[in-house]
This record gives sequence, structure tokens and C-alpha cells, in this order.
Amino acid sequence: MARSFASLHKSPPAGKSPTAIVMMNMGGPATVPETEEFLKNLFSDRDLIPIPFQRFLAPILARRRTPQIEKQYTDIGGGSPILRYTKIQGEGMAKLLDELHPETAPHKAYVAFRYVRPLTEETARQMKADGVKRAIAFTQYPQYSCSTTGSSLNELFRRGSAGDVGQNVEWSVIDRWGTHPGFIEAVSQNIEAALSKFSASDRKDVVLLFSAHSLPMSVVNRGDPYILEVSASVSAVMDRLGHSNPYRLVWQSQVGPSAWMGMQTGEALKGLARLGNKKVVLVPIAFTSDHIETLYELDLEYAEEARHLGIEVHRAASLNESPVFIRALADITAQHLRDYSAGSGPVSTQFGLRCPGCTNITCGQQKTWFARGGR
Ligand SMILES: C=CC1=C(C)c2cc3[nH]c(cc4nc(cc5[nH]c(cc1n2)c(C)c5CCC(=O)O)C(CCC(=O)O)=C4C)c(C)c3C=C
Ligand code: FES
Ligand SMILES: [Fe+2]
Repeated sequence: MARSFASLHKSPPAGKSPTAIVMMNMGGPATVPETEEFLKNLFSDRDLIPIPFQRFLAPILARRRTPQIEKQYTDIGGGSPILRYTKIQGEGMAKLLDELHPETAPHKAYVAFRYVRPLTEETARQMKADGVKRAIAFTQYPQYSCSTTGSSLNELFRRGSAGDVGQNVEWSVIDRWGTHPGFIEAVSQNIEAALSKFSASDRKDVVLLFSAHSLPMSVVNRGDPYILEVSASVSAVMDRLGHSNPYRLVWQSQVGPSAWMGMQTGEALKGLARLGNKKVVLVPIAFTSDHIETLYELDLEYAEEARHLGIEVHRAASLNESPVFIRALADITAQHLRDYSAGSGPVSTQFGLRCPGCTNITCGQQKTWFARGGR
């Protein structure tokens, strides 16, 4: 497997194995022809979408959806930029960590995607080849959902417990960081930049419309923490902005016929126009790099529609290469390493609690395994 694909940072000096920071995310097709494989892997994920006869139905559902999603990736420039941004973020973070926490240097960032290369299995092989003995599973979703971070951890648990990463690797987990001051600062700065596009006299009336990927109500109703955690991020951003503007949190990207968390972003824009709120900043809050939901759904669909409704709308940029954000990633990890060496244990207190409605036995096994440091 291509060595440079999963690993991001320079090779460690001979004899010293790196502290691995595993950046977990879903990934996206880097090129348009990879869309069908991405969707097939996504529809095959029981932790995300449990469907009957999954093995049989997943490829059929993926094939049916491919033309529509291929068109969206074509329209945003021919693929998802998530791997490129994750590499930039990971390299920047690892470099800063060598300074912030030299005791555990060298640090090396690895990408583990759930639905496209580098998949977790490929990253595991690379870590084994590098002789990794200490690893941090670092979710790149700021807010925890069992459908996103939970799915990535379940996959890492399957690979890790099978010995694919190597023997006696010491694991710990960064499972959520949606209210970390560095993350909140980076988002807030991007909102301020978007607000500055409005005339000074209009600025205070602009509605901040925070938009996050929705969740099926079946997931919300089993006690998934994501809705609460996204709300906490919004609240922290508004505190940082000194409540300078009115705001709402709305939900986007519902798929299929089942009930999803609302209000839908598109409907909210129509409602605001109807009520005479004609100045809006759209704020992506639950994903750290651009993807079809920002570049297609927000920029091409909703913002266009809003302009037809007479709304002046600007989108806050995604975090992408933001140095404030990269510094936040390094700070989060450095604090985790400090807490760990002070005896805090491999997982957070909140990590251990399963959703009250959870019936997925892998969740329980995974949490026990990580709480024992991957043993
Ligand atoms: C925090 C972010 C996300 C949550 C929570 C989430 C939950 C979730 N998603 C689906 C179904 C689909 N999601 C799809 C694409 C997709 N999802 C996210 C993020 C979250 N999903 C992103 C960033 C993307 C797009 C990747 C990109 O490059 O833009 C898709 C495929 C696209 C499509 O067919 O529309 C599906 C399907 C479920 C069922 C779910 C919660 C259970
Ligand atoms: S679904 Fe949340 S812990 Fe299993
Ligand atoms: Fe999704």
C-alpha cells in the first residue's frame, strides 16, 4: 500500500516509534469516479444506516444514488477536498505537537477514513509497519454521534482488537471537542469575516443561521448526544461573539423518506424571507472542511435559492486550512497527552456512557476495549 497515503508526518528517527494521532473521519470521493465506491461503503455501514439484507441492498442503493451525487461532486470541482485538508491539518498539528509536548515526540498524523481510502485497515497496516506503540484515536467530528465518531471507533476497535495495528499498542481516545475555545475561536473568526461583507449599518440585523448535518429521528430518539453537542457549540460561539446577532440552529442533508431532525435549512431560509429577515450568514458548524454540503448544498442550492427570495446571504468559510483551527487541534491533543501522563486514563468520563436506547453490541465492546487502553 502506498506509504505516503495514510501517513502524513515525516518518518520518525530510527529506533524511536512515533506517537500516532489517528485522524478519524468519513472521507469523500477524491475524484468523481470514486463516488459509487464511497456510497457503497457508506450504505454498507450498519452503524450509520442499518438496513435489512444490507450486503445485498447496499450496492443497489449506492448505484441508484450515484448519478445524482456524481453530478454534485462534478459541480464542486470534481471531488471532495477532505483528504487534502486533513493532510494539511494533520501535518500542521503534528509539527506543533513536537514543540508543545516534546516528551512524546515525534508525533505522526495518520488518516483513517470510513468510506474511502485511506481506509482504517490500510492505516492500521501502515501503523504496524511504523512500529507504533502509542496511539490516539482523534475524531475529526467536533460533536459526538454514534453514526459518525461511533462508527469510526467501532471500525478501529475491530482492526485494533484483531491485531492489525500491532501487538500491545497503548490506545487513548479524543472523542469530542465541540466547545474547545480554539475551535470556537476559529469558527467565530470565519463568521466575523462573513459579517464584514455586509454594510456596517446592516450588520447587527444579520441572522446567523448555523447549519449542521441532520440525524434521523430514530437515532435522536435512542439518545444520541449529537444534537445536544451541536447546540452547545452554537451556544459557545454566540457567547464568544457577545451575542452580537440573532441566530438559529437548523439541519441539512436529510436523505430518504424517514423522519429527520428539523427545521430543514432550506425551509428556514424560505421562512426567514417570508418574515422579512433578508440578511443571513450561513454557518457550517459540524464539519471541519468543505464537502458537498457546504460547496453544493449551501453555496449552490440554498444560497442561490435565498438570493431569488431577495435575501443577501454569505457563508462563513469552512475551517479548512485555518491556522487558528490547526493550532486548536494541536492544543486539544497536547492537553490530552498532558492529562494522560497525569493519570487521567485513556477515555473521557462521557465516553463510557452508551445511548440509553443502544442495541448495538459492538458499541459496548468498543467502549470497554478503549477504556482498557486497547486491551
Ligand atoms: C456531522 C456530520 C454528519 C452526520 C451526523 C451524518 C449522519 C448521517 N448521514 C447519513 C447518510 C448520508 N450522509 C451522506 C453524506 C455525508 N454525510 C456527512 C456528514 C454527516 N453525516 C458528510 C460530510 C457527507 C458528504 C461527504 C462530502 O464529501 O460532502 C450520504 C451520501 C450523500 C448522499 O447520498 O446524499 C448519506 C446517504 C445518515 C443516515 C446519518 C445518520 C444516521
Ligand atoms: S448507538 Fe450510541 S452507544 Fe450504541
Ligand atoms: Fe451523512
